[in-house]
Amino acid sequence: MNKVESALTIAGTDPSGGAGIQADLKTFQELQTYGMSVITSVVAQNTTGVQDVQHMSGSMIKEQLVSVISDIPFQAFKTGMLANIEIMDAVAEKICGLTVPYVMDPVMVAASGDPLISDDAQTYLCEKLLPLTTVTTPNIPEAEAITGQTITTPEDMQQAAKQIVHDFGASAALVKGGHMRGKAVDFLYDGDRMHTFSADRIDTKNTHGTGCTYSAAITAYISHGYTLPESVKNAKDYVTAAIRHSLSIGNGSGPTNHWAQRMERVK
Ligand SMILES: Nc1ncnc2c1ncn2[C@@H]1O[C@H](COP(=O)(O)OP(=O)(O)O)[C@@H](O)[C@H]1O
Ligand SMILES: Cc1ncc(COP(=O)(O)OP(=O)(O)O)c(N)n1
Repeated sequence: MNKVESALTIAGTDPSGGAGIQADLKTFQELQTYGMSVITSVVAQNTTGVQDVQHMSGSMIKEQLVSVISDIPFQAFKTGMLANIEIMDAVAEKICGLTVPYVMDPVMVAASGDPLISDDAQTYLCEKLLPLTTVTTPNIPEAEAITGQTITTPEDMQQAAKQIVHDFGASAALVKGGHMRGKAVDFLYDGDRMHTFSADRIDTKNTHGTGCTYSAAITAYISHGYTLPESVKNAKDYVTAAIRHSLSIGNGSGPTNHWAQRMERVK
């Protein structure tokens, strides 16, 4: 019998294929994980920004979740764009009984600057969903919004990761340094140790979907049985290669490249 690792993403869409559900499913597929998806919002967006959004109703999100959960087991799941309180409530109701690891990308603002979550929902996300997470993966602006602290140094990033665990109840927090200068350094605090993941910064504007790709890769590696630090290390290698070979397509910030590691192996 074939052994299949499966993962679920609960997120918004990107018809241009760089971020959201589309990035998650490409990542799952590339990492040999059977990918499933529940759509929270349909977003008209591309490499230049967000043009329009239509949110799913809470009941439709619950129905999608029941369809998946009642039928196919999965070893890990992630959430991405959860735009409002109705959506968060629906997700919380259906995931709170799950015993598999939960990776939360606390998506708040697209790289283009377009907001992807309402202001009141930010507080709700912190209070209701963060305590359920195995790991959350904020970038610097998201970590600042969660903690209320300004982050300008690596020490601030580490302090924010600790605060998200100790004050907000996440089991672990990975604060990502994509928005800093110098090396691309991320800090994972798991309630016990601080782990550091570092890569050379790649000089490119094509970073659309990096956060989605990274959290989906972490989810995929966890579904294959890797520990959290191992999963983050492998996912960091995946996203770094995906940025190194990112695609100059579209009129704005191009997407990551999911064939990157294959291309590097072939060389
Ligand atoms: N130019 C870059 N070169 C190398 N790594 C990068 C670059 N930009 C972002 N990263 C890495 O990509 C991952 C996503 O980080 P970040 O850009 O902070 O998240 P988000 O896409 O959610 O804003 C992190 O591992 C970060 O260090
Ligand atoms: C539907 C949807 N979800 C999330 C994002 C944000 O994506 P992210 O990976 O953080 O990358 P950026 O493109 O914002 O850099 C999104 N744009 N759409």
